[in-house]
Amino acid sequence: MSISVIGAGAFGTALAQSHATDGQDVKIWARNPVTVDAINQHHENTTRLAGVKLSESLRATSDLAEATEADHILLCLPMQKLSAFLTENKTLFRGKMLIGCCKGVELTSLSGTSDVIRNAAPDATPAILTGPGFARDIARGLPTAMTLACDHKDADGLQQSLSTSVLRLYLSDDMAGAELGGALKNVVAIACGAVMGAGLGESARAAIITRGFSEMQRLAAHLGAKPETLTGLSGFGDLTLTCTSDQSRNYKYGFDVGTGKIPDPKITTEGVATAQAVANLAEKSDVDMPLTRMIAALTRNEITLSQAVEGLLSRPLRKE
Ligand SMILES: NC(=O)C1=CN([C@@H]2O[C@H](COP(=O)(O)OP(=O)(O)OC[C@H]3O[C@@H](n4cnc5c(N)ncnc54)[C@H](OP(=O)(O)O)[C@@H]3O)[C@@H](O)[C@H]2O)C=CC1
Ligand SMILES: O=C(CO)COP(=O)(O)O
Repeated sequence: MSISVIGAGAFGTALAQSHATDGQDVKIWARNPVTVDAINQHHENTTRLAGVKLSESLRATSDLAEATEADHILLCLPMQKLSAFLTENKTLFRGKMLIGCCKGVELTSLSGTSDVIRNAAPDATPAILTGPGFARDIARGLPTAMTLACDHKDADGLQQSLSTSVLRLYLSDDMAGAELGGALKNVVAIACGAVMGAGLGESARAAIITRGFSEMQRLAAHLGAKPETLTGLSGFGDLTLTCTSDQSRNYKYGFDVGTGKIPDPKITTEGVATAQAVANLAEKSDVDMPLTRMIAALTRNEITLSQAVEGLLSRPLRKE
């Protein structure tokens, strides 16, 4: 069984490396020929995952037709770019198993990854790979547990194929819940970064994680996700990782905001567009998500961090 990874960013490179190290037949597609050369000639992705030595068996290509010959295709592009990319190339994805690895909600459609795949590549079968795993940890071969969500009849086979000796995938049939957890935790991580950057303390961060989780569960339940998906790796697991580590780009974005620095717009920070999308989705669904609303307003520069904190603290007292 062959695997291709579409998108040679940090996460795509890490997954490809993990499978190549495990002895599997894996190819990675990059749009940038410089990245292809760096991986094939120097065994390093100098732009997106510098400093990690890659397996010599990992081959990169900028030929999308060649990359899409594989049986299983891992989509590792930023969420807001996925739909246009799939639409433009949909004939190449016909009949393929497309495993979406993006963590976000699409701003234009308010859809999650699996619906974006269904709409943009209707002849493909979607699955979701999500959960707590930093690219750098996975690429270094550190033990990681994540969620593979799939309602395909050969879900067990896919789980076997995509797991390695150190990348342990737990199977779920709840794609909506799994992808929501991964998307929503990024918004909470921005809030945690901001709290820590502004020196508001670890107690405040614990409050944000807990109340943020409560919002995540509320929206997920409304959208039909299973409760256990949100308390599993793809929800609570990833929330814990991202809200407490400065390896996280979402956390770092928030930290910069908290210290008054302007975050680097070139860094993929899924929580920014997702905060806007989720605030819109929550309003449309009549689900109360005050923290997400604040982060959406903060990242649009409509309010300051002090106003966001004041807004949250002045809400009526309530039962937990
Ligand atoms: N990094 C991590 O630890 C994890 C990331 N994820 C998720 O994976 C997704 C990708 O993240 P990550 O790899 O880290 O991001 P990066 O910013 O490292 O890489 C993004 C990749 O997407 C490519 N790309 C961007 N726009 C397009 C486009 N329009 N067409 C084709 N290729 C494009 C970039 O190409 P180029 O280099 O040429 O710009 C780059 O290779 C995100 O949704 C993220 O949340 C999930 C788990 C962990
Ligand atoms: O999703 C991640 C780890 O599970 C990576 O988070 P960041 O995109 O914030 O770096």
